[in-house]
Amino acid sequence: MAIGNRVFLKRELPSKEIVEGFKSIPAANVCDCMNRVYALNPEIKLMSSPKEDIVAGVAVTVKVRPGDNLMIHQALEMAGEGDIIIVSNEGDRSRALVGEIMVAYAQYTKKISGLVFDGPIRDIDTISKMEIPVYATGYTPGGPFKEGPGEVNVPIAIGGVPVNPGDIILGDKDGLIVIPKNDAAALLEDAKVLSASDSAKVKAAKNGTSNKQWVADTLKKKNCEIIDNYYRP
Ligand SMILES: O=C([O-])CC(=O)C(=O)O
Ligand SMILES: [Mg+2]
Repeated sequence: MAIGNRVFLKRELPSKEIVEGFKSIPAANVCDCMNRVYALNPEIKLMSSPKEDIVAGVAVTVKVRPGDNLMIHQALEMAGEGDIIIVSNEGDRSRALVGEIMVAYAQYTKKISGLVFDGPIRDIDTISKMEIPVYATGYTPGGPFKEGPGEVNVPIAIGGVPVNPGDIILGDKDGLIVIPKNDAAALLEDAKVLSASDSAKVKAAKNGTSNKQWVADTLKKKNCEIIDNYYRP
């Protein structure tokens, strides 16, 4: 049985226009349109220095044996421009999953759009200055094994969120969200509307025209007691 040790070469892909459409919308705005779920745990942080503020790409999913990068090497062979390799590592934090050699290969040889790791990386001095977006939980000199088993392009879990091959990964300095590919088209339209409304609220916050009536309304609805007195221990 090959479960746990197999590579699917094919993924169903979202349309390129939809992926492009997300590149102008902050991840927070899109996340709000998914009822504020589908954001990866903030332990997974931006480690490099991308030129663009927002990265969007299509998931090549990888499930590694904790601390082993054989299947990441395989995914690097399969991925290209527009793809984001996203790696589940069963919570291991003891070994770097990649370093500068692999990240340079991803950026320069394969032109991959991003790398996301549920675990540490190494050679951070170099990677922190590179343009390919790299997200990880931290760094350590401890290196990975290269033995397998593992899987490519199967459903994975990372940062508390499920990811299927072909889902859209959207990230910025805040972190990452996962956009289920079958919901992406409708979500993009909602996100454009929310993003415009968010920008209007920022403008109002700057020029003193914010409407905060909803705060009093919500407290009333929640039966919160408002006490015109001091708190006395
Ligand atoms: O040795 C490894 O597997 C990872 C590494 O440091 C590199 O890619 O530079
Ligand atoms: Mg290295």
